[in-house]
Parts: sequence; structure tokens; C-alpha cells
Amino acid sequence: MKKVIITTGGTGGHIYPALSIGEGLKKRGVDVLFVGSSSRMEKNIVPEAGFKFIGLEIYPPRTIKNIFKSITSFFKGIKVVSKEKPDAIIGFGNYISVPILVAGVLLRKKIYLQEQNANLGFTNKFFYKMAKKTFLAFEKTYDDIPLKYQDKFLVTGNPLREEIYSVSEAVERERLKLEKDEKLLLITGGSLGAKDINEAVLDHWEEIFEEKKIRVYWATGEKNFDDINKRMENSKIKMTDIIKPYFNNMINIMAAADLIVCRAGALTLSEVIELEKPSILIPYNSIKVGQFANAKILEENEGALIYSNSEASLGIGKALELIGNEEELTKMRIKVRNLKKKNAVEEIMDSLDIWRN
Ligand SMILES: CC(=O)N[C@H]1[C@@H](OP(=O)(O)OP(=O)(O)OC[C@H]2O[C@@H](n3ccc(=O)[nH]c3=O)[C@H](O)[C@@H]2O)O[C@H](CO)[C@@H](O)[C@@H]1O
Repeated sequence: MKKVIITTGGTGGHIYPALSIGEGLKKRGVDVLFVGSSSRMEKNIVPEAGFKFIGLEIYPPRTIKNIFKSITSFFKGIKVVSKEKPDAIIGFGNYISVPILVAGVLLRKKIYLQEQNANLGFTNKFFYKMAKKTFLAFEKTYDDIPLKYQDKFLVTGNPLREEIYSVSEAVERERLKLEKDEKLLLITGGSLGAKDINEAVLDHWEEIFEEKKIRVYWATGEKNFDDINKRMENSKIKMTDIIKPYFNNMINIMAAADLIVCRAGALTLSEVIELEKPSILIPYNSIKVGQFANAKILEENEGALIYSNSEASLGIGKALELIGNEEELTKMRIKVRNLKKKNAVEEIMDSLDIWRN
């Protein structure tokens, strides 16, 4: 039986594509082991998805103390890789994947990487020369790579949840009992939520309440939910508006949406593209995270509008105006379609050099 170690963690954007590949490999009869951190989201999400999981004590390398605290994870990583003897290791970026990738290099394992974002992240930048292949979500990433290494990369798009290829807008709208002329506005701040987007929604709440033909689905993020609930205690809310910390059925809601207001996390954007949705993007304002570059891909293609974090309130105002403009929404939808990719899960799996004996 073939064995693959997948190393990932931190946020949904790094974990979900890894799970999609994990599911695909499992279906092809591969034994899959996940290694992440013992303290972040993956420690729950991965075992809940039915995969074996090892959590390492690895912390963001921002302080000397954290680096010291993470040292044992490198020894543990070597132990895991030498015991499991995987046919390949796939890293999904983020500092959390470093111990297993280091172990993979030292023990001469086949290493593959996947980059979700338009710009290569720090970890993938460091390891790509040692990897057999790095799978990219967007062509734009080639700008970061010297010519002599470009054939070590392959653009596949981001691995998405399988259900995205079978959802239908009509079926989902029916399921949500949306009237023909009722518009669904989805607001999401990514897997962790976005405080500034939430504040902007609160700024416009009365207006949203008055718009009888707009139904809002708003994912606030777990951390901000209680605060928002408290602050909205005296506000009027339409029976049909749904405010939750997190939507487990995000793909279904996205499929039914007329317009999506979101951060520019790479996975969310790949989903927006696959479902051909117009969007208003409010990228997370850290250059390091690179969401602005992700957002630019859609904006340059005229499929989305970008508002900076400090313009978040303007962005929500624009969303309320745009959602009534069917012609404009259709134009954006057609433009987004140009960015669609094939099924990345299948393409990545086919490209792994593990199938021959
Ligand atoms: C702050 C930060 O570091 N953000 C990064 C993180 O974003 P983050 O984890 O927010 O990632 P993404 O937007 O890429 O993905 C979020 C995923 O969570 C799902 N979802 C979200 C909300 C919800 O209620 N339900 C739900 O299912 C979305 O459908 C999507 O599949 O990883 C991304 C991929 O590397 C990066 O591009 C982001 O810059």
C-alpha cells in the first residue's frame, strides 16, 4: 500500500486543500497521514474528516522563545518520517509544514508542495528547489520564480472540496426557498472571520434591514460572534437573514449567492471562481499574507471590485448598490468564468510519482 504524509495547518485556507487531496488519495487506496500543529485548527478538523493525525508542538517563529519551544518538533518530524517511510510528502505551505519537510529532505523522500496564493509563501519559497514539483493555483506565481526553476512548477488551480463540482445554483436557491427576485448577499471573512468587515456590516445594518429583497448570510468568525450578537441585541433582523460564526455548508450558500463580500484568502477566491460569482474583495491588510495580490487577479479580469480594509464600509455600501444591478453582476460573472481551472485534485494526484512500483 502506498503511503503519503500530508503536512499542513494554521488556517482553513491551508487545511481544506490538503483535505481535498487526502480524500482523493484515500479513494485511490493510498494510506494518508496528516501532520500539523497540536494547537491550531487542524488538530480538530483533520481527525473529524476521518484522517490519522499527528500534532507537533510548533509555534509561529516570531520570537526566540517560540523557536526554542518548536525545536523538539524537528526531532519528532524525523522520527515520524523514518518510522512511516512515506512514498511522498506533500506540504501545503505555512511554518507548520517545516519540520516534516526538513525531515523529508534529510531522509531523501519525494517532496511535493502546493501553493494556494498568487505569491509564493515563505516556506514554499524556501523548499521548492528541493521539491520534485510545486503545484500552483495561479499563473501569476511564475513572476516569483527564476526561469531556470520554472519547470519545477505546474499550475493546477487550488484543490477544492469535491461537492463544488456538483452543486447547482438553481437547486441551492430552491433549497433556501429564495424568491425569484430575492437577492442573496454572502458576507464572509475567511476561516477566522474578519473584524473590520464585521464592523462595516454593522455600520450598514439598518440599510440592510430595510432592503426587503436582499437576504444576508453573514459568517462573522468564531471569535467575533458573541460580541456581534450582543451589539445587535436591539437591532431589527429579517427572519430570513442568517448570522452565524461559521457556515459548514459554505459551498451551498456560495452557490446560491448573487454577490459575495469576502477577504481575499486564496481558497475562498478559488471557490468564487469555480462557482462563477461576482465579488467585492476586502483583502487582509498584511503584505506578508499576500491577499492583495490574490484579489488583483480577479480585479484585473473585471470579475471583482477591491476595497481596502479602511474602505470596508464603502465596500459594503457598494455591495448593497451592486446587488440590484443585474446587468453589472452578469458582466462580472462572465469575466470570472475565464479564470476557471480544471479539477486540481485529479491533476495533482496524476502528477505524483508514486504510482509505479
Ligand atoms: C489571515 C490569513 O493568514 N489568511 C490566509 C488563510 O486564509 P483563510 O484560512 O481565511 O482562507 P481562505 O479564504 O483561503 O479559505 C477559507 C476556507 O474556509 C471556508 N469557510 C470559511 C468561512 C465559513 O464560514 N465557512 C467555510 O467553510 C471557505 O469556504 C474556504 O474554503 O489561508 C489562505 C490560503 O493560504 C491565504 O490566502 C490567506 O491569506
